[in-house]
Amino acid sequence: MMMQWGQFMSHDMAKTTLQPSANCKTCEPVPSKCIPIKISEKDPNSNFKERKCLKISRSAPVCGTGTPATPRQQLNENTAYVDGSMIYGSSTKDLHKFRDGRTGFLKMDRFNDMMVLPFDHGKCLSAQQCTASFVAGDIRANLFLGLSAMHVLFAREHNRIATELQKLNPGWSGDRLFQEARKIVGAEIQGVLYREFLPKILGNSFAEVIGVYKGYDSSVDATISNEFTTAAYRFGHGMLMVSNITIIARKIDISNHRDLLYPFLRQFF
Ligand code: HEM
Ligand SMILES: [Ca+2]
Repeated sequence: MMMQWGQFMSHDMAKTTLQPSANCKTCEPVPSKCIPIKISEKDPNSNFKERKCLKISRSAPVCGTGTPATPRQQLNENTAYVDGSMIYGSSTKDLHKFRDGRTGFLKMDRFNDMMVLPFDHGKCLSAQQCTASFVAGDIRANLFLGLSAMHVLFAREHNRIATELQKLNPGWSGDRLFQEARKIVGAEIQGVLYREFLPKILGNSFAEVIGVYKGYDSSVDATISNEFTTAAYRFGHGMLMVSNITIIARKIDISNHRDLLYPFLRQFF
């Protein structure tokens, strides 16, 4: 669950614009696009025996950067604030994809009598050619089963809160209901992040690096640093368990694999 919350949070804070990895076919660097990492013949990792390099595609540059006078910078497609943007999207232009018309509710589909995120019908051309893929505020919602579960959980939570608020405030417009419910969901996410996740991750240093909340400080630069997304916060990849990696690598339907299902369920429930 620590891993899963960490990934969910990374998708609230950042989505660096990528360049297509198909551009990087060889172990030779391609200026501005590919920056392969050479693998030494002496590398003890047996997975690297047959490989000469790791093919790395560079993040897309922000226009006008990458000159001697202006160092290259990356673009964050998501809002860096912890505001639930992986649920609601990072732009008002996209909101109609997730919000149910002008109501206070998020769009959801019914599947096997359960409310789940809306399915992306573009990925389901026929019963034979169908990839179940959810529509969410962050496109990576389908990257991993546990992550999709977090998205479903919080979309349901939004609609639960909106239902309660509607009962208490029958006069509220759809806009008011939506924004008030969103504000509460954002606060819940911040609460879990700062009261539960970060104290566990930072241990004794929590008090020093985060400390007691003293109110909003508009002078703090809330943008995400390249060092944080590219390196520091990817520490979470080391939290993946073997059973997670097997599910991802083999694209397995775990309901038919008890050996994978039980470790998976133990982690999440
Ligand atoms: C099922 C688990 C996970 C999978 C399959 C996964 C996969 C990926 C992939 C494919 C990328 C893009 C790689 C690239 O740009 O080269 C990525 C980026 C990243 N991941 Fe994960 N990840 C997982 C869990 C986590 C966790 C637990 C954390 C942190 C606690 C994390 C933090 C990040 C960060 C910060 C980035 C860079 C995001 C950006 O700049 O857009 N990931 N991950
Ligand atoms: Ca955000």
